[in-house]
Amino acid sequence: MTTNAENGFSPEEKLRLIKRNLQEVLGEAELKKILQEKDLKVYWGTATTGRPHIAYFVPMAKIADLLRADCEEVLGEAELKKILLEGKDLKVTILFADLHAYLDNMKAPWELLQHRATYYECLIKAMLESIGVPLEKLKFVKGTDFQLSREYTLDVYKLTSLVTEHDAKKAGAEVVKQVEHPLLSGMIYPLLQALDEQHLSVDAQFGGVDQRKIFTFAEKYLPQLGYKKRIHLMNPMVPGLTGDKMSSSDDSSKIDLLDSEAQVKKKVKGAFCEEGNISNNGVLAFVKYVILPLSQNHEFVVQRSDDHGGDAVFTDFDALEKAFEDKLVHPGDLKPAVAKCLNILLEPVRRKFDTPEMKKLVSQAYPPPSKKKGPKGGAAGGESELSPSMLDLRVGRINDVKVHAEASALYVQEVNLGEEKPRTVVSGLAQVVPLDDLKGRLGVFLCNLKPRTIQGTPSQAMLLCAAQEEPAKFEPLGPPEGSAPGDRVYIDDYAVGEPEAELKPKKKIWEKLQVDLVANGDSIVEWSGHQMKTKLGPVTCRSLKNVSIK
Ligand SMILES: N[C@@H](Cc1ccc(O)cc1)C(=O)O
Repeated sequence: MTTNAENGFSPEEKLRLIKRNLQEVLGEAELKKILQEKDLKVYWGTATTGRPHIAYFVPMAKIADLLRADCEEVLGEAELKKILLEGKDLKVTILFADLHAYLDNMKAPWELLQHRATYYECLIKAMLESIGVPLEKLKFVKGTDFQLSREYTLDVYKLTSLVTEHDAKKAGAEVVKQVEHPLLSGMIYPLLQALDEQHLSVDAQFGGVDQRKIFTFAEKYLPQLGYKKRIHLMNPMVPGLTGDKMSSSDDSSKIDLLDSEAQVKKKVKGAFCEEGNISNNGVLAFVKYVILPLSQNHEFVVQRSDDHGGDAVFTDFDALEKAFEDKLVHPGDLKPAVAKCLNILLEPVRRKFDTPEMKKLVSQAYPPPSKKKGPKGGAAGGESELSPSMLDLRVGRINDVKVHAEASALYVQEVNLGEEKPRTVVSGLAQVVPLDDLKGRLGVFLCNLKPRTIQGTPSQAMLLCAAQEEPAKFEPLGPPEGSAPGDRVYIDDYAVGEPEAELKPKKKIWEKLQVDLVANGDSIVEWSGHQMKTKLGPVTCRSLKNVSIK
């Protein structure tokens, strides 16, 4: 086996490439051993659920590293053809986990599954091409292509007799959507992901650190079936352009891979990126995890006019980060530079999808809400008419609280909701929440209920509380620190469009949505497993866990 000059990496160099920018490696000793002997066989899986967005460039950049470390033996064309025909010996596999998309609370409904898998495949291939990864060096597999075989199925049953309910739940806790009435499918999900390692014949699985519990689960259980424990490579969770985990979909920040050049510019411009502040900075993170690793000449250029110091060229991230922290690089210069690189990456993807067939595929995989009526507002991505985006939820400051003159169970509050005038809000909390707990504090208010008159006093919004039944306990929801009156509160993945002007009482929209609102086991508020948040982070309650929201 020959290696060419460019790619003849030593095992140490391969290790460095494989590990760069990773947060954690489980099984490093084994990894080193394998690299001494052969190439690493590794896979990355993605569940074909919602529309992938630009954060997917982060694992893509890693896949490029893995391929480069794959030693790229010089193959004769005949040899290459043979390998391609047999579909084996390719070292890096991408799995489109369609079955997983279904098992995870039907994030992808059954009838859309095939379209979603095709959409992911086209999109991810376009991304890889855009970053210069030769597709013929990768193997692409769809979950249902091998997970329904007799052998695989038997392994699933065997695992169900080994794995405790506790371990299955724990493994999926950060990946599978957490809902009030968890389904069996969510427990099987980690079992299948573990078995994929065996049935894809890999040495290692790569994923974000959010997969860690599934990875350690696989390490524990595969040996119990007599299979080898695999190596696990983990990317950090990269902050999104609004400053939190990038799986979010605050519509103003999430950049779809098919967004126009102008949209990309605008969204990057609106990104959270304060001068001198390097923490949670999604713009800097994008340079670190995507732009620099992918740059041909290992350069990132911040173009500036001469009176702003002229162009600044960075070849390593630490130098850029330091310059930003020392305020030598201004967000006003950094953002356009990142938007420009991003648009270069996205241009080929947009072009590929700019055909009638591709447009059809997009609308089949993600049918617009009007075309498809869901049974109820449970499915992801606006597939049904009822959506939490209809709620006008906002942060409000309770300027003043009094007990209602005629009803001792009621408080009358004056609330600043970032509008010209404060609103009056009547709530039945007088006997359950001390007055001083409310005065001056920030809360989350539903602002588009039809105003009602309660005991002669008009109420113009509703304060949301976590509510425990036995013993009865109420805690007003708390927006993240640093919030201000008027800040928009939304449900993650549902921050699309404008809320309804007024919720028609007959339609019972709030009542129907409220059923799925809970404070979860970490006191974080969720609707059907999607966090309630503001641009600054999740909404929480002080201490109640696993209770409903009223
Ligand atoms: N759990 C992965 C998807 C996945 C599914 C199956 C696998 O074998 C690997 C990965 C995710 O969160 O997207």
